[in-house]
Order: sequence, then C-alpha cells, then structure tokens
Amino acid sequence: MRYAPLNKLFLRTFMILFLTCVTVRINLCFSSIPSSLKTLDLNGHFDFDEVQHAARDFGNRYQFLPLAVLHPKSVSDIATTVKHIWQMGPRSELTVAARGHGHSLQGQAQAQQGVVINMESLQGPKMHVHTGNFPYVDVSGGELWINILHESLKYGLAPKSWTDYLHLTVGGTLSNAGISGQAFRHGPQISNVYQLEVVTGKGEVVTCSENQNSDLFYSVLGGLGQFGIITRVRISLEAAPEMVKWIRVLYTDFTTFARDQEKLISAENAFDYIEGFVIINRTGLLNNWRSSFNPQDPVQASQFKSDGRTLFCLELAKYFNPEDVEVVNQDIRNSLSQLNYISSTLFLSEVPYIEFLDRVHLSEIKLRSKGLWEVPHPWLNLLIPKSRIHSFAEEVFGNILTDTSNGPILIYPINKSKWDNRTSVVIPDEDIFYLVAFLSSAVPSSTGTDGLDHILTQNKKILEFCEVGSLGVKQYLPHYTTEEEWQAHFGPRWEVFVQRKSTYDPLAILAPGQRIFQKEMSYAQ
Ligand SMILES: Cc1cc2nc3c(=O)[nH]c(=O)nc-3n(C[C@H](O)[C@H](O)[C@H](O)COP(=O)(O)OP(=O)(O)OC[C@H]3O[C@@H](n4cnc5c(N)ncnc54)[C@H](O)[C@@H]3O)c2cc1C
Repeated sequence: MRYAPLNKLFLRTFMILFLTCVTVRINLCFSSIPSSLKTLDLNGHFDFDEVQHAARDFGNRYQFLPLAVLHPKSVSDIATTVKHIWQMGPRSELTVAARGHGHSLQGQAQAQQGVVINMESLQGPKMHVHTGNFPYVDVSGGELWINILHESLKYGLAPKSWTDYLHLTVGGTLSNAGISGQAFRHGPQISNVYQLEVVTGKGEVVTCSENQNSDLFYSVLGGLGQFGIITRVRISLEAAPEMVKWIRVLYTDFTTFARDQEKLISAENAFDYIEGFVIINRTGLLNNWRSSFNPQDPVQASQFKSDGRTLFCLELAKYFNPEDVEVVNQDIRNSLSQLNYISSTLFLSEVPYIEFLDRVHLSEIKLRSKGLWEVPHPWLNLLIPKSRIHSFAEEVFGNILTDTSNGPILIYPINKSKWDNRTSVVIPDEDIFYLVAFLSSAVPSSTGTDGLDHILTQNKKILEFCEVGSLGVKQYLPHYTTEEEWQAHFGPRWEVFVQRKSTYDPLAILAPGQRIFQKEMSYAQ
C-alpha cells in the first residue's frame, strides 16, 4: 500500500514517455517519406508542391490530395519508386497511382497522401510502327490514342479497336477494356494487344504476352490498375482507310431498333462501326443534324417531328478508299435495304477517317469554350445481357428518364466471342450484351433536373431496377465502396482477382483510387 502512489507516478511518467516516443516516431516516419523519395536516383523528378492537379479528374466529384507527383522520364524511374515503397513494407502507408490522362470519373487515378505517377511524361523509346503481314506499333503506356493514330497513319496503318474519344492514354483504357463501335468485330482494345511491359507492385519490370508471363498479361488487361503499371504496349494494326461513310437513321420502336443492331453485328462485312443512342423529347433533332449530315430525302426529313417522342438512333460507319466509292455505295444500299428504320430519317455524311475517329474532340472544343467541359460528370456505364435489354429499355427509357437533355445515352450490342475470358474484365454471361452509357453532365450548383443530385438519383433508380430485377448487369468503369459490392461485381472471379493481387501487388500499393483493396491487403470500407 505504501508504494502505491509511487507506482502510479512511475506508471504515469512511463506512459507520457512512451506516448512521446510514439508521436516522435510517427512524425519522423511521415516527415521522412518525402525525403526518402528525394534520395531516389531518377532521370525524371518528384514534385511535392504542384500536386493539386493530380487530385482532380474528368468526373469532377472526388478529390484526394497526393503527397507527391512523379514525372518519370524512364521506366526505371517508375520501377525505382515502386520498389522503394515496396521495400518500406507495411510500415509505410504510401500508395502509388498511375495517372494517364486523368479521365476517370470517381478518383480512380488518385492517391490520398500517396504518389501519383504522371504517365504522360514517360519518355520510353519513341513510338515505333512495324509494317509487314502482322503490323503493330510499340508505344509508351502513357501515350494518347490520338498520337498513336497520327503516327501509324504515316504508314497507312491504324489500330483496329477504339474508344469514342481519343485523348485518353493507352494504359488508362487498357486498365478498363476500351470499347467503341468497332468492338463487335475486333473486340475491345484489350483484345488487340500483343505484348505489355509492366512494373509490378514489387517494382519488378516484366515483359508479358500470351506466351510469356501470360498470367500477368491477362491480369493487367482490364485489371483496373491493380496488378502493375503498364509502361509499354504492342498494339495490333490494320490497313487504314482514307474515308468514312457515316450514317444515322431513327426508330420509334426499341424492339425493331435492337433487332436491326443485332442483325448488323452478326453480318459479315456490313459496316465497320455500329453504335446507337437514345433521344427522349428533343425538339428539332433532325434540323440539328443538318450541320454535319445530309438527309437522303430533305423534304420528308423536314416534316419529321422529334418533340415528345422517344427515338432510337442507329449510327453506322463504313470505311472506304475513294477508288472504291461505287462498290461501297452499293454495299451500303444493300445493307440498309435490310433494315427497318423510318425511311425519312436517313442521314449521310462522308468524312476523312481521322475526323471520324476524333469526332468527340470537336464537341470537347465547343464545350470547353462555353465552360461546360469541366463540370461534374456523374456517368453510369452498364453492360446488359441481351435477354434483359428489352425490360431495361422499357423501364429506363419509358419511366425513369423523362428526357435526355443532360447528355448522350449510348446503346449498342457487342459480341462476347471477341472478348478473352482470361483478362480481368467482368462482362455479362451471354453471347451478346449491350453497352448502355449514360454520359451526363451536371450544371454546377443547380438544384433542378440538370443538377448533380437529380442525376445521381436517376442513376440510383436505374441501378436499383437492375438489382431488384436481377438483370445480370455489370458496371463498366465500375465504382463501388464496399467489399461486398466488389465481390458481387466479380462474382465467381473474385477469388482469382484476389489471388492475382496477392501475387503481383501483395502490399496493395497500386491504384488505391479504385478502392478495392487497402494497403496490407485488407479491403476497402
Ligand atoms: C470524354 C470521354 C470519353 C470516353 N469514351 C470512352 C469510350 O468510348 N470507350 C471506353 O471504353 N471508355 C471511354 N471513356 C472512359 C475511359 O476509357 C476511362 O476513363 C479511362 O480510364 C481514361 O483513360 P485515362 O488515360 O484518362 O486514365 P486515368 O483516368 O488516368 O486512369 C484510369 C485508371 O487506370 C489506371 N492507370 C492509368 N494509367 C495506367 C497505366 N499506365 N498502367 C496501369 N494502370 C494505369 C489508373 O490508376 C486508374 O485506376 C471515356 C472517358 C471520357 C472522359
């Protein structure tokens, strides 16, 4: 009893000393992270001050401030940085996000208090086009698709599979899939890659392909950046056409529209690009088209009324070279004669190939000039099995949405046979599935139907409808916040995904912005 006060005093002193030591250690640990990065021997450099831009993306809704931005000049800069963080082990919280063009929607290319790697500054070997029977181009993982197009066209060649917008990086789209109107024939961009060079979560530089380190190759394709940073890519090419016949026709009946789309994606050589979009309650639609398209029958087209109607536009393209124009015109007439669109709504245009592929950039320039590009983009991209697309269309285009004034809604079918099930991407389990993309823009601080809250509520209703009806829908560019949701997304492939993570990025250093894993392999909240 006599010694009790003394014991208490000793205990208190000990606790104060202990807590002080822990605090100093933690502070030392955090303050030493930037300085330890500063000691790395790099060709490029770290920026610890100008980091705000890396906390933004196209979605304009999520902002996670990194500790540093690496501007790599070589692959070894990336490998050195990742290896350094890997060697620090679980005692450091540091994560690494490769940032392509930052066109993610919910912070997927960001890293809270981590390192963001600005992939566009990677200056690997110059882009190199190989001609011959199986032409291909070797590019940096941070290269923009528009630059690849320009370079390969110098050799009369071009990649086969695209995204609608080309100011995205190769590494960014290959981490998802890369889908556009050519996917029905060539598959997504991840089906058109021969080889990758990857920096894994341990900082190893590995070359992989179908025959070499194939598990890593397929893990990374569609892998949401979880297994490695893509530093170099070999992309398959084909002969590029000079010109494109670009066609639009309208339908009022969804069943007829979908039947024609499905007929076309199964036809041998009907068209080179097949997409579609939904238009609800739009005034003067065909009149607006006249700035870039010519109506086949101007008088009838001028009498067509789009107001108050739900319309489905089939968008087609046929590639050609000028010397073949007669044959191509005949082919197009034949293909169109087998479709059941509203005849007065046939609109045609003829544009250079490059202009066709880079078409969304024109809209970007217009929107930027009006200050409407850098607004919140609450996009929702869904892959819907063919067997459920009719109930989806009936409910979503008939009930949930009352107009399409917040942005385009794309809808088109894709052949599953063109996808490789060894990649990490998750798609519906049917031979044909539809991409439906709600590409909404929100007016900042609006509380009306063009505001963020309204659009998010609509997205939620759409997702709830899919969930309740068990439509077997998969999100493309997926975004979830709980482990249960990620598990449900991957379904039976979850185990493989986790296994791949523990093989290639066991400390969960890479792509923290996807919020699938947390460092040390525990899962996101
Ligand atoms: C206007 C617009 C149009 C679009 N059109 C289409 C379309 O038609 N089809 C389609 O499929 N998609 C489309 N997208 C979506 C687009 O493909 C994805 O958002 C893509 O991730 C953007 O590429 P990015 O270079 O900006 O990637 P970022 O947003 O920078 O990164 C995306 C993810 O990939 C990871 N990542 C980036 N680079 C690498 C790398 N080198 N190695 C490993 N991981 C990496 C990031 O960490 C992040 O997790 C469009 C997006 C926009 C904004």
